[in-house]
Amino acid sequence: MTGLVLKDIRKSYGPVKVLHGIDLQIEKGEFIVFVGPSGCGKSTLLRMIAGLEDITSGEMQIEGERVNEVPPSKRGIAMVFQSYALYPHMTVYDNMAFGMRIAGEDKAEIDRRVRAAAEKLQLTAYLERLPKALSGGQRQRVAIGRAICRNPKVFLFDEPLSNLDAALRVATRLEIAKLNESMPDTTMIYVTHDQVEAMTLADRIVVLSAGRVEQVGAPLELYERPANLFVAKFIGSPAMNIVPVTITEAGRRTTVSLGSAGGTREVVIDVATPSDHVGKKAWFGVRPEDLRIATEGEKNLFSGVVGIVEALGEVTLLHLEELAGDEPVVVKLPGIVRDVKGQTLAFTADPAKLHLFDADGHSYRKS
Ligand SMILES: Nc1ncnc2c1ncn2[C@@H]1O[C@H](COP(=O)(O)OP(=O)(O)OP(=O)(O)O)[C@@H](O)[C@H]1O
Repeated sequence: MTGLVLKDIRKSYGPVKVLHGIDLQIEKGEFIVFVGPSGCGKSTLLRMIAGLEDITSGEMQIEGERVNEVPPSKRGIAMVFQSYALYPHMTVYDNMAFGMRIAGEDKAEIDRRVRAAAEKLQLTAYLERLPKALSGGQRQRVAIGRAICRNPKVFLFDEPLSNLDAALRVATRLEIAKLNESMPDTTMIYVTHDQVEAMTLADRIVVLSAGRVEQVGAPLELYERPANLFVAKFIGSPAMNIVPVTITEAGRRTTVSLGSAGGTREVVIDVATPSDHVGKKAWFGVRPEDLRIATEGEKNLFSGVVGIVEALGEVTLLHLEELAGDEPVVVKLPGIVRDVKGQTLAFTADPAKLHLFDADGHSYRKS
């Protein structure tokens, strides 16, 4: 069954167009994450689903019913905000019960739902506390618990972890993953800036840019087969290295010429290109983690002097400088790599891991 349908959804604030026609079909029970740069329209889209913003044009359906004109309280949605939005003078129990009391639910049923949600989120011991006596992570769990009690068809999260410190973020992210598993019929839509949250929580990620959908797909599909340069650079950290090239041989595999005067070299990529694209400019991409030090005599992709070295423990990032006419390149090597600063090193990669985009930024690898 379809959980949510968005048909050509547009949003303008007066003359300012913010969303330019969003089409999406979300299955019931799916976990969808919206990502994109600041200002791309993620929160606006989420708030339109919640009914907190009018829809300028287009149609929105929740479980088959048109909801454009349906008020927020009647849409069967619950929203969790970055700021938690708890009532400071009410206990955890009352915060969670509040919405159901307003809706006139039966007292015993309210008690059953509050206790079930508290159990699920390990909040039972805190039911009589006020929010000020809770940690940030516990407060956010109360906000999530309050949303669960409403038994929503669609659960909306607007950057729920961004006020938490790093360790709590990880713990609460796992709570949300468990919650999702325990509510297989509830559709979840989650807005975040955080790549790890997007990659680990989503069934599918929607990448937005300037009010348009750039690509929709499973996390690893976006990572392995980005549809365009925008997605290639946005998904993955550090970002994919992108350098301008010229296509010298087209066909089932493609040869490109990399570098400029003095440093030109040919590279074969496992990507098909039309024969009339020989001579065209294109963009070659390789992820930092797909580069490895070339063995002696092996053909290299990049050779340069190692500048800044960032040792993160589990990986080491090398920033290559003085490449033969290329843009700066970042390499991510596993583990700790010592004493490489200032050395000239050559790097290569598996041809299947290389990416090629046409002059307009569309991937040649059809996904
Ligand atoms: N009430 C408003 N009036 C005019 N413009 C608005 C209004 N609300 C949002 N916008 C504009 O709409 C665009 C999208 O905003 P939105 O908050 O949805 O972006 P976002 O992707 O969620 O950004 P962020 O990640 O920074 O929260 C922005 O350019 C913003 O300035």
